[in-house]
Amino acid sequence: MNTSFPKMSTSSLSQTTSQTNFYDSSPMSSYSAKQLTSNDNFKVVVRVRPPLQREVIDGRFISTIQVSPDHKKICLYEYYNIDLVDPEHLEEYLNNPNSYTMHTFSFDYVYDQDNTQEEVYDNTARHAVLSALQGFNATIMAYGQTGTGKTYTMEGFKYNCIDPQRGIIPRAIEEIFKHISNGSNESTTFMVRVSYLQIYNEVISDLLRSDRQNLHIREDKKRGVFVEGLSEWAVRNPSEIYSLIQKGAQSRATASTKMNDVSSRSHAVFIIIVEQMTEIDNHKSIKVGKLNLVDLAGSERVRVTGATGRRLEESKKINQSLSCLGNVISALIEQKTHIPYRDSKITRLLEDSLGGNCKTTMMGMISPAIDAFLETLSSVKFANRAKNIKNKATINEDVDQKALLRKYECELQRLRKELSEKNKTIVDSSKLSQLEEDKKRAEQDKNAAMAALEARSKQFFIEREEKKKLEEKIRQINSQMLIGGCNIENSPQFRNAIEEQQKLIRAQYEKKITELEKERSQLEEDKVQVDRYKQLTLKQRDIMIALTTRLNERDETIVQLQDELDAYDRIHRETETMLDQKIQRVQQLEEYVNSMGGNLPNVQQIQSIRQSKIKDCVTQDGQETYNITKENLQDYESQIEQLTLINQEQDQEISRLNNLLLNHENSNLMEYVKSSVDNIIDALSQPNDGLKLQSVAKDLISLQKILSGEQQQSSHAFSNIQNIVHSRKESPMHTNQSKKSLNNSQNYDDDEQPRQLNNFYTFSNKSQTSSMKKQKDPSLPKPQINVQEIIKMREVKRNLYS
Ligand SMILES: Nc1ncnc2c1ncn2[C@@H]1O[C@H](COP(=O)(O)OP(=O)(O)OP(=O)(O)O)[C@@H](O)[C@H]1O
Repeated sequence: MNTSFPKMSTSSLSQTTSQTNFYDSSPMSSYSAKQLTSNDNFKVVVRVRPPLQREVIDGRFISTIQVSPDHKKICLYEYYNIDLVDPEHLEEYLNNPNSYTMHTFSFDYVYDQDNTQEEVYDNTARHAVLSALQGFNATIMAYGQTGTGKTYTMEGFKYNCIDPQRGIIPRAIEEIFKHISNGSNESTTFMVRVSYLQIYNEVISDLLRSDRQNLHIREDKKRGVFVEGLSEWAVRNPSEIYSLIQKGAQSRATASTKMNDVSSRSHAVFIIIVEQMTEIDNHKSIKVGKLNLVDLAGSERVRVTGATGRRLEESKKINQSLSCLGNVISALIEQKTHIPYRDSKITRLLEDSLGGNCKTTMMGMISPAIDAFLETLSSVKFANRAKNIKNKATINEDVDQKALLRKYECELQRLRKELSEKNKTIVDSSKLSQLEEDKKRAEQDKNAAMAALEARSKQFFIEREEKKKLEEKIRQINSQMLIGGCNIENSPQFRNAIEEQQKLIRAQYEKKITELEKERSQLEEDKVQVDRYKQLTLKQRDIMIALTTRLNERDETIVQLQDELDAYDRIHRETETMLDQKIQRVQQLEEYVNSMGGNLPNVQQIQSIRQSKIKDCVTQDGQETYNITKENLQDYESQIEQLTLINQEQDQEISRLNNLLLNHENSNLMEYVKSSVDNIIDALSQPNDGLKLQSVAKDLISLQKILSGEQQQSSHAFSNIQNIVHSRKESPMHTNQSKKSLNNSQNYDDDEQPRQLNNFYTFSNKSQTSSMKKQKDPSLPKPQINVQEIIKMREVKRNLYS
């Protein structure tokens, strides 16, 4: 049924109207052909949509429109009181010329219900699109009552290149890209960008950027009238635009109304800007064409649509703005000085399209339905008036500063310059870094080298990022440009140029990256070497410190040993002196003992031992210096032991002889004392004789002297003993440490041996020296060896050597 009704209705209509044949008969109301002034810049076409299903009643549709075969004229049949006609007499009524009034209008073109989308585009829209491609401003504006096919004509419903129902916008896009691809002029670069906006309730919003609402219209000398903040999308192929249209269409305000299931409640403007830059003999000319594809919201009679509430408000706003459009058109026709563009957003936005620098095509959409007759007539009248609008269209050429292509060209040049400067900077920085590195290497400062390395790396990464960004920006800009003949990206010329440029840039950067990498690895190697060197230096320093410490210790040891040697030498000499004295005394005693018939120790043996030289003894300037070694010291020790043993033997012998001597001396003394006492008693018992008394006195005095001499000697001996004991008490040998030291002396290791021995001899020396000093004191009486003293000396020696 669906397929049959339009045909049926059409034939029905055509039969009805053919009888009157409006272009042959004299119409009652006619808008003459003379009104059809040739105005290339403002064309007006009318499109009659086919009847909708809801408009066909009982399989019948009464059309009020007839289009002339040449599609230049349209006749509107205004039937009187058709509602009152009995359906049985309807056909008769329709064919009766008295039943209607004819309104005939002439337009640039009239599309009837059978005209396809393709035909509409080819005959009307294409011209506008080509104008835009030539650099003109062009506008295609769909105007009409709600539900008459404005959106259908502008957009269609499916957006792909094979859908025959696709409307003017997709076809215009295809045309533009076809033009760019097929164009023979390869020296022309194109850029296509699109915007999509809606005016809903007098509020402008961006249909491609949901965050951009309530935008404002601005005007300046360079850009003319424009919507501030409206997004522009650079597109490279039709499919990109299709997806943008779909996105925008979803955001557009629509509603289901009584007149239209999907009624647009806003004016929608799809803007395509085509920039083209042609280079001839190094001269660049730029053209900027702008194509406005306007789908106005449908006018509606609230009485008919029954709109209420929000819909009513929308209707009011829509009608108000359309009324403004009518006022602008009237003012233009009447050539008024003031054109009320600013009364509504849509007229303000389309200022250029209405009486300005634009090639405009107004498409009046009408319904053939009898119910919509008044609106249809109104629309056609409106379109008819609009025919008188005169635009002055000029090519937007050499709009130097305005053209985005020009801007992009400048931007590209700037970016390329910046890129090459960056390259230079990288080279310069590399040299600078090399110098810094040399300097730092010279300083052998690891931390500074590390900082330089890190800074260099950072800089390198930053520069690499910047380079990437620049390349990306260039790529983006290039990708948005299209060359005549084909998509710029597909043109061999462009591809070659880009490839060469890319190769050059890549080669430069690869070279620089390699250099920087080398520099980096060199720095790292240096750093490792510096670390190694530092470690080595630290180790060496530690070794030096240890060696110095040990040397100091050795020095100290040597000094101590030297002191000890000196001390030993002194002791040795003193011992020798003592021994000489003793030997002398012994010799005296020997002589005495020999005279008494006793035995004496072998003095020769003692002397041979005493005079035996120690190995490695050097005599210089009369002084003996000993090279102290372990063996020497052991020699010394063994010699000392031998001497000690001999001394002990000697001491024993001396002691024995002393006892003998003492006994002898005591017996002599006692005998002398006895005889002296006897003499004194004899002398005193005889009569006093002065001479005798004198000899008695002399005897007494000598006796007293002997006794006091004995007393003095014994007190001196006592004092000597006390001194020795005192010095021994003060000697470190009597401290625990010394004892311990001595106890441990048998366990020393090779390194410690000199120190331990040294301590031992030092202490011995002190003790001995102290004792010797006391003996050598000139204030004291010259020592005379007696038994007591020998015993004391022997004790001292034993203590010292134990
Ligand atoms: N030439 C045509 N051929 C086939 N169907 C059409 C044609 N024109 C319009 N239509 C149909 O008419 C109905 C209304 O069309 P459309 O929505 O385009 O009207 P409109 O003028 O945009 O309405 P509104 O102003 O309410 O948005 C749709 O279902 C559409 O498919």
